[in-house]
Amino acid sequence: MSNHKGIMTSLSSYLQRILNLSIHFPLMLDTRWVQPDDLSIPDFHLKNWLLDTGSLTERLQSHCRQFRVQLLGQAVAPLSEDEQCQMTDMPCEVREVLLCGEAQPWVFARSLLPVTLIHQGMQELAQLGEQSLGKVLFNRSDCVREPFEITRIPADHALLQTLGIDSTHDVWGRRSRFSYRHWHMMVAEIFLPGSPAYKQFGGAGA
Ligand SMILES: C=C(O[C@@H]1C=C(C(=O)O)C=C[C@H]1O)C(=O)O
Repeated sequence: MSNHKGIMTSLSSYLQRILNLSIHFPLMLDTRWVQPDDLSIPDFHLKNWLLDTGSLTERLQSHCRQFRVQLLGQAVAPLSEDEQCQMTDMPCEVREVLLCGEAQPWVFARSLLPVTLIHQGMQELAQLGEQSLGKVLFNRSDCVREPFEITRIPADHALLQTLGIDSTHDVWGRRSRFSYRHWHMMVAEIFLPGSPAYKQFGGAGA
């Protein structure tokens, strides 16, 4: 009986996820970003994931057999005030994806890509689809990552609710800009509860 209930709960959260996802793009990311030293990160393992400057796509791939970039949407969309400031008021395409391991959403990523960069600098960004943005950025020696900011997101935050994800703990995220010629791209990544970044909570493949 309890197994039946468990299956129904998973099914309902799965359905909620696909239904919501097709409706909600962009999801936005209403949270406060700070310097890494301004928040105390609860354990070393999580800190290592948050501040790792290498490709997150590659690191996640090494923790699962089946990896997928699930595209939620990519289109010109309004930015928050803080994001506009970060992107020096350039019109941007917003790209939102879920990075999934073994069909479970591990990371929600929201990237801001200046429209003029897509049209004049890196045309391949227009056709990314479900290919990883990280693969493009890390394959180029002329893309330089700037320092991270981090964020702590309460377990009942609207982002998790919209994604249909129940969490027993707060989740963490990071963002950094990549500079390329005179452009900047912003990549923000939120580690979802099942992600291997949460070893102490039994995150996947931790
Ligand atoms: C920056 C990276 O790219 C990842 C892939 C993304 C995408 O395809 O949209 C978005 C953010 C990242 O999580 C990375 O792999 O480190």
